[in-house]
Amino acid sequence: MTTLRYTTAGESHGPALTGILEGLPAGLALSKERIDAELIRRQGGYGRGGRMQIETDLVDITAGMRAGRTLGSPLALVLKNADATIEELPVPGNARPGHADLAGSQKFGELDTRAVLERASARETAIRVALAGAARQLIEHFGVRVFGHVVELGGERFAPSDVRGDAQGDGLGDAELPPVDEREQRRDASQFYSLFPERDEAFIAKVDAAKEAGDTLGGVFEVRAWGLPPGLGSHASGPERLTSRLAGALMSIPAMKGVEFGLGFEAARRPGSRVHDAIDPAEASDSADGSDPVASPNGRFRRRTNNAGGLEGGMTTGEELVVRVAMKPISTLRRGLDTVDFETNETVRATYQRSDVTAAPAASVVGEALVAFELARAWREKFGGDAMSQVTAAVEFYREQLRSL
Ligand SMILES: Cc1cc2nc3c(=O)[nH]c(=O)nc-3n(C[C@H](O)[C@H](O)[C@H](O)COP(=O)(O)O)c2cc1C
Ligand SMILES: C=C(O[C@@H]1CC(C(=O)O)=C[C@@H](OP(=O)(O)O)[C@H]1O)C(=O)O
Repeated sequence: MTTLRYTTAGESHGPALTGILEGLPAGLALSKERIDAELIRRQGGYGRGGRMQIETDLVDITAGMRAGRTLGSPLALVLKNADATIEELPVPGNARPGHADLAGSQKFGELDTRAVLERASARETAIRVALAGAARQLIEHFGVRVFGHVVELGGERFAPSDVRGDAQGDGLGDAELPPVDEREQRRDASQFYSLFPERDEAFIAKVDAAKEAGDTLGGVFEVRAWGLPPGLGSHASGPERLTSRLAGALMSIPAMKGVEFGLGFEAARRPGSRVHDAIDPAEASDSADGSDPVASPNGRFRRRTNNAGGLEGGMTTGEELVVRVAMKPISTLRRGLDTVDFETNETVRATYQRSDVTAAPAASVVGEALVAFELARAWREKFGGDAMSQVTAAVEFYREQLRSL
């Protein structure tokens, strides 16, 4: 199969989460440690609740590999739940505003919120991070890097000003972004997975205050990707546009309420002359060895700005991919929101057992994973091949063709 596809099963408090990934070529060296590293990151971030103290997410790969390499057969991944208490858990007698409880119960014709919340829970994103952790190793093999970081929490930015790609002096410049090589180090030093660990203290106080008040916070994260060739995705049909696939994947994460690419909503407010990215001849410095402009990954073209966030016509432009996602505040509040008691029909406070206060850092890991998955899928569709040797040949041919255009 020359596309990638996955399916997941598993309840939040069931025995395990299971994922099946189809479509990886044979012969790809897969690192379990690479997958586990993302799972561990997803469990972290300041503001998580008690559940993450209980779980230790490490993946078991139970099919699709031999001697550390893929076989070209379906890959099966399993994540055991430590909190596997589904049979003992009570059915809450009311629905939490903001969660799936009420709409799901009405949909199934039974006020059994437990049945709904078990699968609506973002616990399911753990197995998707694992599946994407395998899929992304395909594009990482070819030098693509995908990187998520939190840019806003509870209405406040981590950077003193915004940091989107725009070199036109409108206050949305990349000036405050650290160089690519430093970003991982800085993000991993931050308890919020932001690029500004020196601001952690202020944000810890903010989350603590929300927790004290029995409230919750949302946030905004950004995912960037480097090393992409132009032409991944397609202009030819709506569902194949990489833009629509990325937006769909990101909006599939529970609690996500908005996605924007590049300048995003800001693009709608400007005239075209201050939005579209002028095309220039490549410069020698664009190439790997600094000598031959045509040897740049983008052939003999470059963009003066990257307001588009690396996507035009549903395809990659070869510039950095930049996408931002808004997450609403966690739905389960300790102080409880008004809801209706199923028995008495009276207004009561929604049930609270335990909950995250904010999970924007964890969501940035999930978002990064799903962007990586969609890029790997687009890669698979463009370059085909049953085995890595064939994928590599197709990638090399394409890179050569870009240089000769
Ligand atoms: C990583 C992550 C952790 C979450 N943790 C909680 C939580 O602890 N409590 C809660 O009520 N909602 C939590 N949510 C949000 C709910 O899953 C989400 O609001 C719910 O499924 C309803 O979906 P909707 O917001 O997209 O309508 C979390 C979401 C994510 C992405
Ligand atoms: C378990 C995870 O997140 C959960 C997502 C979630 C929700 O309602 O979405 C509710 C909480 O679970 P519980 O009700 O068991 O405390 C979070 O901990 C996870 O991210 O692995």
